[in-house]
Formats: sequence, C-alpha cells, structure tokens
Amino acid sequence: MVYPQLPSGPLNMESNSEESFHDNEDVIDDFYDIWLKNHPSALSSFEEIKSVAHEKQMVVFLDYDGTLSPIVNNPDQAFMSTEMRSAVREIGEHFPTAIISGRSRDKVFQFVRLNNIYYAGSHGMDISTPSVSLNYGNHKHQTRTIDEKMRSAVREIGEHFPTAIISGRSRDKVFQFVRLNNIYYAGSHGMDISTPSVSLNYGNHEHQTRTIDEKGNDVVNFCPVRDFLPRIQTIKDKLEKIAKDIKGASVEDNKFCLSVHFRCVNEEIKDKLEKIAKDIKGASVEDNKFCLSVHFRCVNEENVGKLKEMVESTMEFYNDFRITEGKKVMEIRPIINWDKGRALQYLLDTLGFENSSNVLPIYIGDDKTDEDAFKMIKSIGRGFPVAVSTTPKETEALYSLRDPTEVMSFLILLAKWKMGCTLVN
Ligand SMILES: O=P(O)(O)OC[C@H]1O[C@H](O[C@H]2O[C@H](CO)[C@@H](O)[C@H](O)[C@H]2O)[C@H](O)[C@@H](O)[C@@H]1O
Repeated sequence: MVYPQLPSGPLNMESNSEESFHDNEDVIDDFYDIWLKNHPSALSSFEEIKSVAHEKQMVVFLDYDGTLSPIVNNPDQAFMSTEMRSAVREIGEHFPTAIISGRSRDKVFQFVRLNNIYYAGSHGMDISTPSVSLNYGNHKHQTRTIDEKMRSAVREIGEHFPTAIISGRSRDKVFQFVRLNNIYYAGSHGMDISTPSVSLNYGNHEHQTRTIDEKGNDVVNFCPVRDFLPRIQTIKDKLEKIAKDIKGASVEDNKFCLSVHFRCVNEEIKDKLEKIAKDIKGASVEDNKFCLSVHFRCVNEENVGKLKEMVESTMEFYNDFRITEGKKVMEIRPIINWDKGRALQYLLDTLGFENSSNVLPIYIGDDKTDEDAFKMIKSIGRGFPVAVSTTPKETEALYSLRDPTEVMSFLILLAKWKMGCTLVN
C-alpha cells in the first residue's frame, strides 16, 4: 500500500480542538464537513480499509480517555460502557490489541478489566506483554514478575536439573516470591546461600553452618558476610533517616545488602503540585505512576492562567521533566525519548511483527499525545491512524471518528468482518 500524502488543510487550527473551537460552535459544522473531506470517517471508509487489510495482519492500538470512554469532569469516573468492553473484548479475540494510555497501567486495567489485550500506561512508558515476548525487542527496560505460569516452568526445570535462584533480594524474600521447595536459593547477591546438607561434602566449609529448616530438612547455610550484619543495620538506620526527608525514596533491607530505591522520587513533585492544586478551586493532581496530570477542567476560567504559571514555575526546578498539554490537563512527563509512537513500535516488535511488511497497525485516539502514534504509523508507511474528534483539528491522522460511540461501531464492524473472513477460510 502506498501511504497517501496528508493533505494540508485550509483551516488555521490548533491541535487541541477543545480549546480552539470553544466559543465558535456555529461554524463548527461547516468546518467539520470540510475537515471530513481530508480526514474521512473510518466508518464510511470501511470498504476501503477492508480491501487494504484483506489478507494482512492488522494490529489494533487504542487510546483510553476520550476514545473508549467519554470525557467527564471527574477523571476517576471515566468508566467505559459494558457495550464498549464487549466490543474491545471481541476485537482482542480477532487481532493483537493494545491500549496505550496516559493513565497508569494499573488504572487503565481497572477500567477495562480485559485479559485478552495488552496495556501500556504512563503515555507508553510502562508496558506489559506476556513473558514469551521477551525473545523480541530491546530488553534494557524490561522486568519480569513471577506469575503462576512462570512458577510451574521453574518447578518443572527444578524437577529435571539442579536449579538455583541467585538474587540481590534477601533469601527469605525471594523464597516468599517464588515459593518452590525443589530449587536452591542464594540471596543478598549470592552472599547468603542455602542448600541441602549433602553439600557439606563439597567446597569451602569455612562459612557453612548446618541447620534444620522449618520443614525439618537438614540444610546447609553458606554465608561469608555474617560478621557484617551489625554494621549493615547501623548503615540502614542512617540511610533510612536520609530517605525519610526525600519523598518517594526508600530503603530495602536485603539482609546482607541494602537497596536505596528512588523510582518514586517524583513524589516530591507530586507533593508540590498537590499544594498548588489545593489552593485553586477545581484543580487536582492525578498520579499516573511515571507521569503526573494536573487537571483544570473544573477550574474557573480566570484561575487557569494562574494555575498554569504556578505549575510551570515549580517545574523549572526539575529539568528532567517536561510539561505537555492535553484536554484541560497539564501532563508532567520524564524527558526521555519515548512516547505513544515509540510504544506502538515497541509493541509491534515485541509481539513479533518486527520488519513484517504484512502488518497494518491501526491506532485510534483523541488527544495530542496520540499524534506521536499517528506520526509513527506515517513513518512506517502502512496502517490506519484514526483521530477521534467532534470538531475539526490539526492532526496527522488520515481517518476520523466523531466520538466513543462511533469508535464502538467501528470496532464492532471490524470484529464482524474478521469473524466473517475466519469463517470463510
Ligand atoms: O492517553 P489517554 O488515555 O487519553 O489519557 C490522557 C489523559 O486522560 C485523562 O484525562 C482526560 O479525561 C478525563 C476523564 O474524562 C478528563 O476529566 C480530563 O479533563 C481529560 O484530560 C486522565 O485523567 C489524564 O491523567 C491523562 O493524562
């Protein structure tokens, strides 16, 4: 498929339609008709989409707020309808499907509660895929958590081979996570090892002690750093005092080692923003885990400028974060070269569609951050970027849908079409 050139629209529009057409409702309809010519409805273009997608692998990407759920005043009440949930479930049955949202990944999952799709939160900075996909893509920022499938795989390995887990955590903590009795555990970066007592026949006996574990088994503990324990506790006390003064920092006791965590240090920013929001009626701060949102949908027009100024001047002290603006929301995000477009590419690679010319990504979204995903599809040169908007706006998308209701009709149509193809074949 040759990716058509995006038309240069005749309208001078800002990219946030909610802002640009706020007071101009009379002219919206006329402009919308002109805009539709450049960004035709994905519903009325369905025949064309079908003919391009025929015998290709479509991968579906969806934004959450304003796309699967209507925009409402209270961000915690942005529920999706039961009908929308079934439509997305259906889509997930027929196509690899992911939701890429500005919300925290956990929160989107709480809203959507579907297990047959993938989730990317914090504007694509926090992605979860099945662990088999760890064969693909860039592993640098990937972590695994042990789920039941993983536990049975390790149990199975332990049945066939002598198996050990060597972790930086304390030995007890790893055991609590893994809970398997047929493998060995080494904690504190290997400084605390427990094996069955037969191993007393081998190796250096200097740091070995024989004990009986809680199940009555004779075990050998190897620990070359036991003498360090009192000093580690003193250091821990000192570090805890320091961490107490830095919001979000914490100290983890790994028995013979200590970890100082700083993943949540942007708690400090959250704290400052919350103080600002408290003084401005209607403003609120939402914690999206790796990003923060300052909402001003319910703030009086005359106070919005003041709020924005205060947030901007607070953020001047944190030059590793940037502010982007969405629909009546300021989004505070780490300055890294990562956005919804990069997340889309990562998901395509991770799900095994790297370099496949057969793949057609479709992305449906309503806000500014979705433009990064539209641009990525454009740079791939194949696929369907779809903007959700009731008013004309500047966008990189090729197609459009008016609102979540039209999104739902489109998803239903897409799933039905695919089901038909599957039945015929
Ligand atoms: O990427 P998204 O899933 O679209 O998330 C972007 C922001 O969406 C949410 O805010 C928007 O929806 C709220 C509920 O309808 C509305 O009250 C708010 O004015 C909108 O901006 C979410 O609450 C934000 O944290 C996201 O950044």
